[in-house]
Order: sequence, then structure tokens, then C-alpha cells
Amino acid sequence: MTESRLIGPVRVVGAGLLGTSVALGLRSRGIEVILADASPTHVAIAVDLGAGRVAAPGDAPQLIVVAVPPDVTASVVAAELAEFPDAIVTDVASVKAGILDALRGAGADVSRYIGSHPLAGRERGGPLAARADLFAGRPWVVAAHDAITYQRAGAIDDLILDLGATLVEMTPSEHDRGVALISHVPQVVASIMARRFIDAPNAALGLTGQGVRDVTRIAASDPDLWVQILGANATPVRDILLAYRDDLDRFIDALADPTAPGARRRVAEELAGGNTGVERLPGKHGTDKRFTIVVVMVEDRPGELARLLAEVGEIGVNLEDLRLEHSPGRQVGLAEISVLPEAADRLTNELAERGWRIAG
Ligand SMILES: NC(=O)c1ccc[n+]([C@@H]2O[C@H](COP(=O)([O-])OP(=O)(O)OC[C@H]3O[C@@H](n4cnc5c(N)ncnc54)[C@H](O)[C@@H]3O)[C@@H](O)[C@H]2O)c1
Ligand SMILES: O=C(O)C(=O)C[C@]1(C(=O)O)C=C[C@@H](O)C=C1
Repeated sequence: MTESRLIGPVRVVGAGLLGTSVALGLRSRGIEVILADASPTHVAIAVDLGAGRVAAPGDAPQLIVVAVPPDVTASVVAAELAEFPDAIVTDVASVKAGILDALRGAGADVSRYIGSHPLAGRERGGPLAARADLFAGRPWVVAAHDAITYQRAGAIDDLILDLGATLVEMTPSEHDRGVALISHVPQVVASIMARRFIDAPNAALGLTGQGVRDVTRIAASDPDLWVQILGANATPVRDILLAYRDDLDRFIDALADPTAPGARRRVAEELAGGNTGVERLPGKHGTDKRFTIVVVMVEDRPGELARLLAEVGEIGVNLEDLRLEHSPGRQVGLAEISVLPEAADRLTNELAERGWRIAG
């Protein structure tokens, strides 16, 4: 059996995409998982997928993960805190400040609650879309607050590390402003871009290449979920959209007369700004397009990186470049190994067979 930090059992409330993915990931590390959902069908599907067992009287979970839609998250968390007075509770909703405020307002025992949010997901919901490795190598924010002790919050850290994600600590409002920029506004932009395709001629759509697919994948996301997310984070999302309106106006003006003196330079400056911005996304620094990057999780133990490098050598794959993403105090680092594209699959498979956890 694989080692885990959590002892369990872990109760997962909401057996949809996120909840069932958490449950599958924990099961793969041998942790007992108890499943609950307003939909008995979702629980039954998740059980069939091997994600855990149905809740039973007398359950005593160590940790509860609430993975329900944002608009019911605070009330479900409050009910779980009341029903299980010895458990630590987290939720995975995409917006954080409003939930903590609602719990405090309702007088819930927030000394056992700390919200969190994995920056990992898919455009499809429900248990059938779940994947055990959904969180591997992804950031998972813990929305820190003062009412919970460091020791109690440790159970959430263990959950995140057991699922192979990277723990990031932020205040709830820092988190909400951050995700407005890197998740919520991109969803809006993808949606309005794809909306243009509704009336487009078939001949134009027949020219679809990879670029448009890259920037519109999330336009297929569930409107019900996103109405809730955008409504709960409206102010920061709106501020960024207002700035985009100015960006669009500059482009529109520059293209009104593209041969006018200075017009080409203005367009070029806007595009170059995009180059500079995209370079700042983690994982994009210095990426050499001749190579494929295999990302391997490395435990923060003496000798682990050396063991990984030795095993890459034994497998007989030439390491073209190596980058280590590691922050002091974190228990897992990510080794980004650049190899020739034709060697990437073999390296991934053989490292996985030797027990290494591959993050991407
Ligand atoms: N989809 C993503 O990419 C993503 C990523 C990160 C976080 N999240 C967050 O995770 C949460 C769940 O999202 P999802 O994509 O898994 O949705 P989902 O629709 O796949 O799953 C939600 C589940 O909650 C159940 N549910 C609804 N109301 C309930 C209630 N009152 N009590 C018990 N169960 C209830 C539903 O039956 C469903 O099975 C949301 O808060 C969302 O913001 C989603
Ligand atoms: O569909 C995906 O790829 C996602 O990761 C979705 C995504 C994101 O924007 O990163 C969307 C909302 C969630 O709150 C977290 C993750």
C-alpha cells in the first residue's frame, strides 16, 4: 500500500467532478473515503468508480472535504461542522472570502474550518469526469485565517500533499483577486470569443486550428457553476474587464487606419505586451520548444533528487535540461526534466513503474 500523510477516514460531501477526484486520489493512497451527495445517483456512480463507500451511522471522519456548488458551500460546511464536532472541515469552492464571512455570520465553529481551492479542474462536471490525478502538480490554495490553529490546519496540508498538489497559502481576499485574473476573467473571455462562432459560416469554422482550440476550451464549461463563481467574485472580475475594455479600445483605434503613421507600432506594442505577459506564467520560463518536459514530484528528503537523476540515467534517457520548482518549507518539489520528445513517453512510463509520481 502507498504511504499517506492523512490517517482518515475522509468524508467527501459532493460526489461530482471535484469530490470524486479527491476521493479517487485518496483511495489510490489507501485512505478510507466516505461519500455523500444530495444526488444518490452521483454517490452510486462514485462508489462504482471505486471512490469510496456510502456514509453510515457512527462514521467518525478525521477530515471532511465539501465539494458542492459555491452557492450552497457555506450552508453545507456549517451543517458538517455541527454534525461532526471532532472533524476538520475544508471546502474546494472557487471563491473564498464570502464563504468564510457567511460562516462567521452564521456563528459556525470556524476554529475547525479552513477553506481551500485547487487550481485544477475540467470543463465537464459530475463523477464520470473525475480523475485520480486531477490535482498532481497543480497549485492548491489554503485560504488562511486566524481562528484555526496551525496544528488543525495541518490536516488540509496533508490532504493537498497526499493528492500531489502544491500548497499555496493566501488570505481569502488575496485568493479572490488572484483567481479573478488567472481563472475567472479567462473564462469570460473564452466564452465571449466562442459565442462569435454561433452565427459563423461553416466554411470559416472548417478552418479551425489549434490556436482557437487553445483559447476557447473552457468555453464549454457549465454555465450554472460559472454564474455562481462570477457572481461571488463580481468586483475584482469587473475591474479587470473594465481594463480589458480600454485594451480593446486601443486595438480598435489602432486598426481604424492601419497604415497611419504610428498605427503599426501601437499594434506591435500591444502584441509584444502579450509576449511579456505570457512569459511570466509559471512553467513557461526558458522553455526550449525542442524538448518535452516531464514533471516528476520529488519528496523533500535528502538524496531524493540524486536518486531520481540516477534512475533517469538507468532508464537510458538523456537529460537535456533540469529545473527544480521548490519552495522552502514545502514537502514536495517538482523536477521538470527536459528530454527529446521521442523519449518522453518511455521515461514517463518507466519512472511511474519505479514508483515516481508524474505531475505532467
Ligand atoms: N469544475 C472545476 O473545474 C472546479 C475546479 C476547482 C474547484 N471547483 C469547485 O468545486 C465545487 C464543485 O464543483 P464540481 O465541478 O465538482 O461540480 P459538480 O457539479 O461536478 O459536483 C457538485 C456535486 O455537488 C452535489 N450537490 C449539490 N448540492 C448539494 C448539497 N446541498 N449537498 C450535497 N451535495 C450537493 C451535486 O449533486 C454534485 O454531485 C464548486 O464549488 C466549484 O467552485 C470546481
Ligand atoms: O478547466 C480547467 O482546466 C481548469 O483548470 C479550470 C479552473 C481554472 O480556471 O484553472 C476553473 C475554475 C476552478 O475554480 C479551478 C480551475
